[in-house]
Amino acid sequence: MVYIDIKHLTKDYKKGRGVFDISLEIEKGEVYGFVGVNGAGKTTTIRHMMGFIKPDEGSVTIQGLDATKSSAEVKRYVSYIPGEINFPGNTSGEEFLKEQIYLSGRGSWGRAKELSEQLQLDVTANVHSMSKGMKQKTAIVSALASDADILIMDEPTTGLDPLMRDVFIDLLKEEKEKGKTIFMSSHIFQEVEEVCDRVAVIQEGKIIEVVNMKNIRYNKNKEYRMEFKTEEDFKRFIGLGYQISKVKAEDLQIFVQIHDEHINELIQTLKDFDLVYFKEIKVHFEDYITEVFKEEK
Ligand SMILES: Nc1ncnc2c1ncn2[C@@H]1O[C@H](COP(=O)(O)OP(=O)(O)OP(=O)(O)O)[C@@H](O)[C@H]1O
Repeated sequence: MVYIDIKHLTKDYKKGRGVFDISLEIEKGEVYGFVGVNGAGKTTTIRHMMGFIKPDEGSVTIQGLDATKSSAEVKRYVSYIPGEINFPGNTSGEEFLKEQIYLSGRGSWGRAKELSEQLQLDVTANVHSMSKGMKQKTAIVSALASDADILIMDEPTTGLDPLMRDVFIDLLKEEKEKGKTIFMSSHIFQEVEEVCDRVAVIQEGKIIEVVNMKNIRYNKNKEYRMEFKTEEDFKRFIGLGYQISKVKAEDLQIFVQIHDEHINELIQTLKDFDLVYFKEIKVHFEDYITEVFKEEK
């Protein structure tokens, strides 16, 4: 079931800036990543999802409601973490969080307190004197404590140290378990790789690829690297006709691409060779996406 439906979304800020003909379908219960470099169009897309700006063309529908026309109603289902956090008022973190819970009519202070402890957030601090990381944590606590069905987050880990980023990723996994639908932009490939089901890649306002992370995690086409003890073995292996992706002759190393189905056959073959080592090269989302960006250029 499609929960967030973006159709041909276009906002033209001229001179090639903006977003152009973006279509994405986010399913209920999905964790959907949105990656791209600075200025690629992530925030512009998210602002349309929240109904803050009107598209030139196309539409965003959330749970069947038009994000622009029914913006107030949509916000009943959605919790949002903006890219730039500015808190209104001059209150403590606790007062701010309690007010948000009261205004939205969702969530509980108990949950907010629990989340603050997990994220090591001092809620007694005044929101204006908070560091960037503390502000980010406050926004995260506010969004997660609200218990909304849909979470839309613009670079939610900005300002968090690596330890807190891990805590946040674990919290997201818990939200996914509860069946929440999550859309998050990021430029940190490792975090989207860890938590997302699918990831859309945006470049210069256009979607260049939607990656199903299963295809990365469970890819059956593997690459192995091996180093031979002797030049004779190194040369003999090259003559066998395996699909060789790279050779480092000075180190007697060969990189072979092979499908899982044929790996046993390769291992049998290698018994007849003197090897220093033989190991799989793990493909990460970052490597994959770097290739995609290269192809686009
Ligand atoms: N109100 C606006 N008027 C004119 N140009 C704009 C406006 N808002 C955004 N842009 C331009 O549109 C492009 C996309 O911006 P956007 O903020 O969506 O990118 P982003 O992917 O979120 O980048 P970042 O990672 O830096 O936040 C940029 O070139 C930006 O300068």
